[in-house]
Amino acid sequence: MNALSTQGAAEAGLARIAVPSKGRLRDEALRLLSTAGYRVSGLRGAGSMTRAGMLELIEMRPRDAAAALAAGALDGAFIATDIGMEYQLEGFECRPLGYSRSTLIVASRDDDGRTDHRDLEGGVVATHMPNLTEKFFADEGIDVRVVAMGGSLEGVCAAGLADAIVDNTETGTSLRQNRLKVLTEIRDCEAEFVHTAGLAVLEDLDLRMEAALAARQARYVMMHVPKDRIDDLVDMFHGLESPTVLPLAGRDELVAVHFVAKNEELWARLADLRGLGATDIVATQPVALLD
Ligand SMILES: Nc1ncnc2c1ncn2[C@@H]1O[C@H](COP(=O)(O)OP(=O)(O)OP(=O)(O)O)[C@@H](O)[C@H]1O
Ligand SMILES: O=P(O)(O)OC[C@H]1O[C@H](OP(=O)(O)OP(=O)(O)O)[C@H](O)[C@@H]1O
Repeated sequence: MNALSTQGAAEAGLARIAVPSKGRLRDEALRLLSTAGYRVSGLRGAGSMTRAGMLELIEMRPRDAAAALAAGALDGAFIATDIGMEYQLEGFECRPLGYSRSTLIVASRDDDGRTDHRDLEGGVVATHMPNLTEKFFADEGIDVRVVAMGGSLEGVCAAGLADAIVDNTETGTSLRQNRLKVLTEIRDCEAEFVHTAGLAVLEDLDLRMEAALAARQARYVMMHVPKDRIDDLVDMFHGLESPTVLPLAGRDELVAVHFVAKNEELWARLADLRGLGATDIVATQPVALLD
């Protein structure tokens, strides 16, 4: 089998998937795969491989995974928006995963008098993501010199090594601590599962992850409600049209009602449910939810 080919795996009906070997993308990716019914306990750190159902899971740095996916050596990878941009994976299927949210920004020293990224004309920009940075400034028609750096970026402006950085920010703490200001936001980023189209195994994985992600926001709710208040209950929850209504042994005036609600909506309505006369309220988190 060609090393840069997924053909052998494909012939066996397998899909080759990269999972992060380290960093902030790793734990949630493994948790999601596990929730979706794949056994990930065989993963032992960078370079290890394990079979999970019809997936061949390979632990890699996310940016190496993106490069391998771009080269056709993988079928899918857990990466993030900025990594996908850096390795030009726009043509691949992409499922946003809703964690590791950050914003990719251009920042410079807060005392340099610049107010906008256009003020960087002729300047030097340091970044972990040289390709997307080159593309961003070229698209904006701004001539800058991009310097690729591997380590922490925040100190490079104060040290006079660059006029600005392109980096991710979440809370803004690193920017404040290093007396940097945001000149512009390039893109909101989050973890993503990026993959080739047309493989049944991957469509199944994608469907499972959709169900697992939707279930995290949902609660399966059971309660006893006076029979004559069911219409009020339906009005209380957005999109609740036909709850399951079950008789209760020996109770003519009460019924059991089961339905799925958004987690935050359930908590917001809890006092109203009590006001309605609901009792024996139980809420559980489903593992999967598909409309
Ligand atoms: N402070 C942050 N909060 C939330 N998400 C972030 C933050 N910083 C970066 N990210 C996102 O998490 C992704 C992975 O970050 P991580 O720190 O694990 O990798 P890295 O240090 O860039 O990787 P490597 O060390 O392999 O180069 C980034 O590509 C970005 O999308
Ligand atoms: O806005 P904040 O919440 O402060 O987060 C931003 C910091 O987080 C990331 O670094 P990371 O924590 O990955 O460390 P690194 O600098 O070693 O990459 C990013 O590169 C910033 O340095």
